[in-house]
Amino acid sequence: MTPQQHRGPGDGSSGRPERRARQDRQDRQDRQDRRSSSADSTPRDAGGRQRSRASSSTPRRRSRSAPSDRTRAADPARRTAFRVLRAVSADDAYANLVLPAEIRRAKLDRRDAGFATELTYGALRGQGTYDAILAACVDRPLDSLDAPVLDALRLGAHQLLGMRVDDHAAVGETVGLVRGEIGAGPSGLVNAVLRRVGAKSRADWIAELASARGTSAGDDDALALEHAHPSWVVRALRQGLRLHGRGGPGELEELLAADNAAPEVHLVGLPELGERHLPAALEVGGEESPLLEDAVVFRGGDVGRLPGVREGVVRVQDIGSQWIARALTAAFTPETVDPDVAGERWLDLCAGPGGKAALLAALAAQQEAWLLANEPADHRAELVRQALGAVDSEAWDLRTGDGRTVGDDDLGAFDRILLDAPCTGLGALRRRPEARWRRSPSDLAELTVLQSELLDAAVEVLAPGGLLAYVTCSPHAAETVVQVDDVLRRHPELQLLDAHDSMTMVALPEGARLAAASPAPSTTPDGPGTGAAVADRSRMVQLWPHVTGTDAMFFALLHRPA
Ligand SMILES: C[S@@+](CC[C@H](N)C(=O)[O-])C[C@H]1O[C@@H](n2cnc3c(N)ncnc32)[C@H](O)[C@@H]1O
Repeated sequence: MTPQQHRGPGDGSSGRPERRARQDRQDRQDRQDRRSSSADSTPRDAGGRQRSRASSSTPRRRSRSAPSDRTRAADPARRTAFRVLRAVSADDAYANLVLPAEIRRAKLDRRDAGFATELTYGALRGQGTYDAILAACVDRPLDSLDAPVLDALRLGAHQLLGMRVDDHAAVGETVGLVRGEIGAGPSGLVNAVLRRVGAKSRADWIAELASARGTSAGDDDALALEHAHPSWVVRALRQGLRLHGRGGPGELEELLAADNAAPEVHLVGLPELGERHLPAALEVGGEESPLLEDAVVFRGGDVGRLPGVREGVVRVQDIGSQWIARALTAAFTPETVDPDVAGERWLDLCAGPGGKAALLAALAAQQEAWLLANEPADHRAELVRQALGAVDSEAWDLRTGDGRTVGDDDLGAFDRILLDAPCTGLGALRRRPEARWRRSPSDLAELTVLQSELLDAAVEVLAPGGLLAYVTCSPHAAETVVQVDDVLRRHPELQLLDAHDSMTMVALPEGARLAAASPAPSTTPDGPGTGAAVADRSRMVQLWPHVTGTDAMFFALLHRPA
């Protein structure tokens, strides 16, 4: 079935007995759904929902219409997408966690699952742009609409403007969804609004809104509208590119487009444990990464069925993360005579959920080093324990505590420390479709304080001669280069090494070419930190989705001379 043909059951032409039977089926399904959704209510359940008591005990909002008015069952793929959007807006859930659970619950086949995924992710990513268009089509403020109605409108808008669903199906099926899931009451409004939305193409809508807002082509607000990013994020990305000598004509647009594309699945084979399973992935649609050894770009089907995945020795991990973890363990210092890491003590200060810790622990086991993984959140510490489970337990230990107090525990000094700091995640917008609309510049204030406190704590336990990798999954200046400038000011004994060298050392030829081919960076700080002494930005690595196909990870390598 093509998206154009993707229609739900019920075309309104059937006779009464069949309608009655369909209604009964729908009521049974509703009762079943209510039972199963109340059975799994936890503060943030396995599906990623954060359930407040209020939301789990409040009966699902239904329209004032009689049940007999709700004659049309939504098609299962659209219903799945709608439920994920509801979980995201009502329960603060993460779509990437809820969607697979909802797909399983609805028993969608592969094609319907694909449709539900495209619809869910597209509607969530495009939310800011779709809301602007919807606001122009509704005769009252958008936030005065019931939240489920607004979610349904977003789904309809994405089908009309972002997918190849024909207008008739997009409007009809969304109205059917509203009748089935909310009730007949708002179906007239949804029908009328979506007809207005569908009267123009996406490009025409954007041109009209841009001209009403007085934006000019290429400025941050125009790009924000066109590429569905908040304006402050566009500004931060523009500045991030410039700080690393990038941002020539069209590059910001490339980056914004990459943020809106589904990321490829990357696999890592843990050293000594998982590498031997990688050929099996290559046989079923995987390709060896040209950037890094033992990394596979997987375009096949179900990752969970690949050999080694269930055992945790082949793991899904962005190549950027793999690359940085390997680079830290291979990095030299100016005084290093012997590159042997045997006997070294490594620390992963912010380890949850354990992706990099698993690779570090396997490398530690292979090279006779030892890793302490630290994570303050209990449930995330448990994930770290599971991630490390496949690796010889002699090679690692787990601390559950605040990274800022690691120096209080008399744990001794560490030779290599990974500080993969909590951050805005603006470098991983591809993975979390709703994240860009949840974050706000005010988050930066809290996060940057935490980042600098964690940096100080890491410096405190860094051994003489040791290396500290400061890493974020964000290219925001305040979380990256400004943090490095500040820590170097607070700890003048530290040196900033060129992180490209260690990235190049562990890379395959194409990776080495990309790592070495960073454009000349701007030397003047742009924005925060202006006027202060700044570290050499050319020594800091910034990966980009549109360049390396990885998350936009930042990596600076600090060294305490012996
Ligand atoms: C970016 S994530 C780390 C990702 C991880 N390195 C991986 O590859 O899977 C940041 C982590 O820092 C943790 N964190 C938050 N506050 C912390 C603190 N005060 N001390 C240490 N870790 C903290 C968060 O719980 C989160 O798990």
